[in-house]
Amino acid sequence: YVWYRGRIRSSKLPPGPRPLPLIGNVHQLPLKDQHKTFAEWGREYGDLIYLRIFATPVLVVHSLSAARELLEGKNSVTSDRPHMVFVREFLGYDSCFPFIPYGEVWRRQRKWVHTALETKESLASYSRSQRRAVHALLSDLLNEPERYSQHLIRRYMAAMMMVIVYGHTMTSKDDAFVRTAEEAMGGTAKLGDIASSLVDFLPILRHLPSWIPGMGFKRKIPQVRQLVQKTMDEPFEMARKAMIDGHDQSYFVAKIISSQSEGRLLQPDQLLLKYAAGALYIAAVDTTATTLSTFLLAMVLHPEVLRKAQAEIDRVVGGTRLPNVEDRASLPYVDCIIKEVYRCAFPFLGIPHAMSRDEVLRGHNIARGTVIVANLWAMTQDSTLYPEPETFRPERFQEMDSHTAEQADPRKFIFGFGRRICPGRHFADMNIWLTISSIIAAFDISKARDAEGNEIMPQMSFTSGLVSFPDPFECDIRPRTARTRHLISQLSENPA
Ligand code: HEM
Repeated sequence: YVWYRGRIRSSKLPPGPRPLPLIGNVHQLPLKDQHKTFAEWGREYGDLIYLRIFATPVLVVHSLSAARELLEGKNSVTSDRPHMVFVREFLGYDSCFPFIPYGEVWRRQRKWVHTALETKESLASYSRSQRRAVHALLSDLLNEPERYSQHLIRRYMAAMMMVIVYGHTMTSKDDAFVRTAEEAMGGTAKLGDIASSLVDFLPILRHLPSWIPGMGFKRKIPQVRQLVQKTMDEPFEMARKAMIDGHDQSYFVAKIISSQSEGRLLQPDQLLLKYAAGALYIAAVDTTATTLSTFLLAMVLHPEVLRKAQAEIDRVVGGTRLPNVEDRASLPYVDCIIKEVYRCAFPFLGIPHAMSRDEVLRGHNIARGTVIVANLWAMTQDSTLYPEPETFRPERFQEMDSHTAEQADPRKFIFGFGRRICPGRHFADMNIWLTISSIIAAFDISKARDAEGNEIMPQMSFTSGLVSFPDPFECDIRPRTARTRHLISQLSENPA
């Protein structure tokens, strides 16, 4: 009877590679670049691929249409998160709303973030801080071009988020809050390999001692956990005190506290706000930094694209100032570059969703607790929307009719789906546009040369991990003219 029931059930499941007893499909998952293996399976099995990782059912969504149907159309059942033992229990991100189940606590944090990041007025209120940060980045690129790297770009993003979330202006390049956060995020990324994420699927592993092979990562957990705790606590405490002392109140933490009755938060809400603020900082820095690094890499590899964009910007702003958001509609080619960067950068593997109850999806019985992985990478490589998807070619968006261009805009999916869609998407896009258009207007970017004067040709290749960065590359960045050099120096001396 059990065999018979099992057959009936599995006949209603989507297809997928054959699992082994007990371990399921674990043996077929590579240690790196799982999204590429998922994409191969998608070509073989179709839009929905069913896997089992130990006892946990996993549904991989291969196409954009299926992702929209399931994660947007059925968002009342597909907005949960799986229980993330590793990040929540081990590393202490336990009240960070990106990782918690769908429910009241998530709703409360998400509502605060909505008012702070998703309304027109709130977005407009950050434009000054964003402009200032971009000017500081341009000045750093002018003075230390050889250190352009992810380090410089991450510091720029970190500085901006410190102001916007905590009202804290970095006064030194070695800011203590930023250093701690960098160490916490670096430690999280290093520990978050396949061995540690298996704990999410086989929670019993959490009880194994660290001397057992594969469990060595557990020895480093206390140190990273402490750093995560400090990242959440210290800037929040500083921001709260600064608010009580009556300083500038335009930052996230102050805005939320002052919007509460009597301008005070109850103790449990204080904890939630602290984690919501920490989540914003962490979610913003690496995702934006990798997008900007990929832009630089693409410009090194495609100088003709950079020249075309510079000509477009010169026609609109005339080399006398930097572009601003009001110029965006007049700079369609720059917008195409940004879309192509989003498509190729593919900064973020996404966070899995989970089913909150049993449901029939596309005729398949999908059980409560099934983990849903939207393979965003496969969507960026869909050759029916993006012919020759491995080629960086911003013109592809100009050649589409308006309906297809709308469908193919990567901003429609790289920020996720449904109720869990990235709340920072408008903020991120505005920021990325401002930064990229300013760099194009101000700098020439080309290949670095080795000691013999030969050009060093970088590769468009990426690291593996939750947030994927371009592999380190060298490039040559210099101001386009003496006039742009002067303009940047002036802007950094007289901040906007
Ligand atoms: C290029 C930049 C960015 C990309 C590609 C990106 C992408 C994503 C994706 C794919 C998700 C998961 C959505 C889902 O579960 O369906 C997400 C979630 C999230 N993002 Fe972003 N993001 C970016 C920048 C930002 C920024 C700048 C912020 C904050 C200012 C931010 C805050 C968040 C938060 C808080 C979540 C969790 C949402 C939730 O679980 O309710 N992100 N992001």
